[in-house]
Amino acid sequence: MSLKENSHTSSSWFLIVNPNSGVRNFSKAWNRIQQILKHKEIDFSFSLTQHSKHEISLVQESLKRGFRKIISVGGDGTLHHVVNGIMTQRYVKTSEIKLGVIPMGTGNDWIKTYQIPNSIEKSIDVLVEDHTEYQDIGLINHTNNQKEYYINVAGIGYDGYVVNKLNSLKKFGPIAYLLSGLYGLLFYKKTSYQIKINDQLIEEKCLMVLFGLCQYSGGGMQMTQDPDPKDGLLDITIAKNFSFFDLVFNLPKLYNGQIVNHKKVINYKATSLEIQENKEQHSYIEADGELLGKGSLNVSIIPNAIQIIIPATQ
Ligand SMILES: Nc1ncnc2c1ncn2[C@@H]1O[C@H](COP(=O)(O)OP(=O)(O)OP(=O)(O)O)[C@@H](O)[C@H]1O
Repeated sequence: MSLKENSHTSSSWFLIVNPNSGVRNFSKAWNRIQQILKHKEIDFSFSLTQHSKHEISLVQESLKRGFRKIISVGGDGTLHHVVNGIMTQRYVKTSEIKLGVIPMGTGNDWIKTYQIPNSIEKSIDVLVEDHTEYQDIGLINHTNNQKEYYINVAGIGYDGYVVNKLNSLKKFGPIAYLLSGLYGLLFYKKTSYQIKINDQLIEEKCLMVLFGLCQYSGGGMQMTQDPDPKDGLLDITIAKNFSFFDLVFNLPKLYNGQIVNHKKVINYKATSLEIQENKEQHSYIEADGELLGKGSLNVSIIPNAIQIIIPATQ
């Protein structure tokens, strides 16, 4: 394991680095990060992941060793698994942990809500400033009682289908999100769900149901309505029976946020959500752009679960 140790103090940074994230030239980017950190005399240690979800055990180990400032170096998928490492460990209260990001992914959607710059140098400046705020974390309980935490946006239906397709298209860079979305438009079949939002029951044939905390997903789309990542509420978007043409003609609205006002879109704020699938059909579930599985689920929210390091001027 490539584990380099500098210090055990809680003020040191521990970097979880994904050498397989979307950045074009990983070695160059990683050398640059280390150079900047050394130049700024930052006390840091790091681990390179060796496989997907390795982030989880690496985070747990670093927390056990006393680190309290965890930096995710990669895209939204890396961040997702880092969050799962934080939320599932038992060494320290999660709200005492500071989480930062040096973006090196394809979509890098989570950073957009907070205007964290998509630049190695500038994102490190944000981390050095060390301004923190609390953020809520979502918890999905799905297939056979599996638990998965998420930090940005999750959903079931069309967006899960798109994420499934996305993995084979990421070699094309950020445009992969659009290509995958268009593929989904042609081939995805809508599903009917029983949706319980707080105590209200809705039965609906839907394109997708999204349950977000933050604003951007799918490579820059805005499908949650005025989300506040620290209000203790899920921002739920139900996209009803959208046709192929509805989607094509409303594509710009997906990116400028106006889609939430479309007559076939309903928005809710709630503390809990349950989705039961129509028995014959199973649709994909995604969280932070990671595929979780297929089937029914319930979602809850953990208010102010962690501290995130973001620019001070929000
Ligand atoms: N060493 C590794 N080898 C293969 N996959 C890895 C490794 N380390 C992490 N992963 C996985 O790679 C996947 C993609 O990483 P990530 O999402 O960070 O990059 P990305 O897809 O380019 O960015 P984004 O999600 O922002 O578009 C994640 O599921 C992550 O867990």
